[in-house]
Amino acid sequence: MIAPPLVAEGLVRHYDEVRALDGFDLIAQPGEIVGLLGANGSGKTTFVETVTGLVRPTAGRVEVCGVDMLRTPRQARRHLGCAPQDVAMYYSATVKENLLVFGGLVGLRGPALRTAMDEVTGQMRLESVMDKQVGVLSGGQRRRAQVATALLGKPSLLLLDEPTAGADPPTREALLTAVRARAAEGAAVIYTTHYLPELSDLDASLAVIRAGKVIARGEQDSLLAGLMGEVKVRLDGPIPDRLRDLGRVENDELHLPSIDPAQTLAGLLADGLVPLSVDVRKPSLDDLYESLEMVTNAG
Ligand SMILES: Nc1ncnc2c1ncn2[C@@H]1O[C@H](COP(=O)(O)OP(=O)(O)OP(=O)(O)O)[C@@H](O)[C@H]1O
Repeated sequence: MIAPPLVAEGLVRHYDEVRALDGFDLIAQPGEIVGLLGANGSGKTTFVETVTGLVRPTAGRVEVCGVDMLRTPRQARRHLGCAPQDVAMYYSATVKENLLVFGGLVGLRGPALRTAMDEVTGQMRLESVMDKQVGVLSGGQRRRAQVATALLGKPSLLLLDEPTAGADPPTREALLTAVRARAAEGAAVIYTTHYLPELSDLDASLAVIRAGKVIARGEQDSLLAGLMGEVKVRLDGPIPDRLRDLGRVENDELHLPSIDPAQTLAGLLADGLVPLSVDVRKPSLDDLYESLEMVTNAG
């Protein structure tokens, strides 16, 4: 059996009183994009840094493609590529020089290195900045260059920590396309973001992090099932009291929470109501996030 690209089990890392990781478990399979979601300070970056071997946990284990990161970090790192949140490149060197260095670090030489560089340069649209020093690049260009270094060796595990923070739409699109392509080739991708629509675009599975733990894990559909969406209607005429009681009225619009918004709308029409405008919203990742926040705050 082939080992999963990532197995993290029972990771613990405390900083004084702060439990940055507090029993963190996560497995990622080949071809899977895992969206790591969590509020600021929930432990996402500490997790990524633990997987890359930068942070040593006080308990737990990390295996990358079956290789133990804590015991044999050099071997384990051969299987992973990482674009950390803070750009980690040589600022006084050009993009090309950085790619040469990072390619060398993952064992690429000669024609193989040139082919890999050409590929990531195209994917990340870096052609026009190859001979510029990293220090003079814009924030978005720098992030693209950083992701390019992570893609170079076609690692089985790709860790991208908020890769699209501050990215303009073309950069974002280039990034998402490259991530999809790598997953289609069989890599597992761990992708942290605060921008939830990206995870829908990527059809990522989700791991929701809170206080150093994964509190919800699975496919988007199964995590969203049973959550409330909403039907918003403006009616031609007064809003019946029985409907007001089922939802709320805002600016003369009726907002009805619903597990199945399309069915709720069909019911309103079948009752003979005449809408002037309609907005049907299925449950979204925002709703999931909100519901988990409410459950964990209550607990
Ligand atoms: N080196 C450190 N020393 C002390 N505390 C730390 C250190 N690294 C992280 N922490 C703390 O651990 C917690 C988790 O931080 P982490 O950066 O992993 O969160 P995050 O989920 O990545 O946040 P964000 O979304 O803001 O990037 C925070 O409370 C942070 O202040």
